[in-house]
Amino acid sequence: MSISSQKSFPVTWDQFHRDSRALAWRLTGLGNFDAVVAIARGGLVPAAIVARELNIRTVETVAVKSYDHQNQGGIKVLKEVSGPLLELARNGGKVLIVDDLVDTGNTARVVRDMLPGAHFATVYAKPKGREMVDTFITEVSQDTWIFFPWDLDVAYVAPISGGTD
Ligand SMILES: O=P(O)(O)OC[C@H]1O[C@H](OP(=O)(O)OP(=O)(O)O)[C@H](O)[C@@H]1O
Ligand code: HPA
Ligand SMILES: [Mg+2]
Repeated sequence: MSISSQKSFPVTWDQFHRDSRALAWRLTGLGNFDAVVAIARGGLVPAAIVARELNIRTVETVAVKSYDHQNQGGIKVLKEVSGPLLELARNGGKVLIVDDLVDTGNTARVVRDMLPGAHFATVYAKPKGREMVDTFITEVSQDTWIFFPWDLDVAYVAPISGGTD
């Protein structure tokens, strides 16, 4: 997805908390997870909320960068999953991967390859990447850009009529 996205889907902190909790509820049917892996940076916030709700105390990170502002570049893995976490997964530990959203699915594909048996969950999903995710809460169209609360500020907006008063 690029800057040509036509629709915008701004998400408030309240809504994000609610949607992340809904994700946690949906995951409760899957039994206990031994660890959560957050895909930094966007996955850090939902991973913290899900870990709190599901009482998962082992929280790991993998850092993947795919976008500069709204422009997709090549995928860069900036920090790999730690050795002990890979060991846990190899020994049959139940691992949950959390990200804020899946768009093209490229990030999800790279992280799934690192942890093939893990459950992959996101709060939001776009159609192109949906098949890469095991559990998500809300789907938005491919031409929508989701604006997360940590990227937003309260600002003046012109009236719909276009006037200034
Ligand atoms: O499905 P994809 O097309 O790969 O896009 C989804 C990924 O893009 C965003 O991360 P980004 O690379 O912008 O880094 P960030 O999490 O640090 O914001 C988002 O947080 C997902 O991780
Ligand atoms: N919003 C924020 N970050 C993203 C998106 C989006 O719609 N797609 C890929 N990274
Ligand atoms: Mg990300």
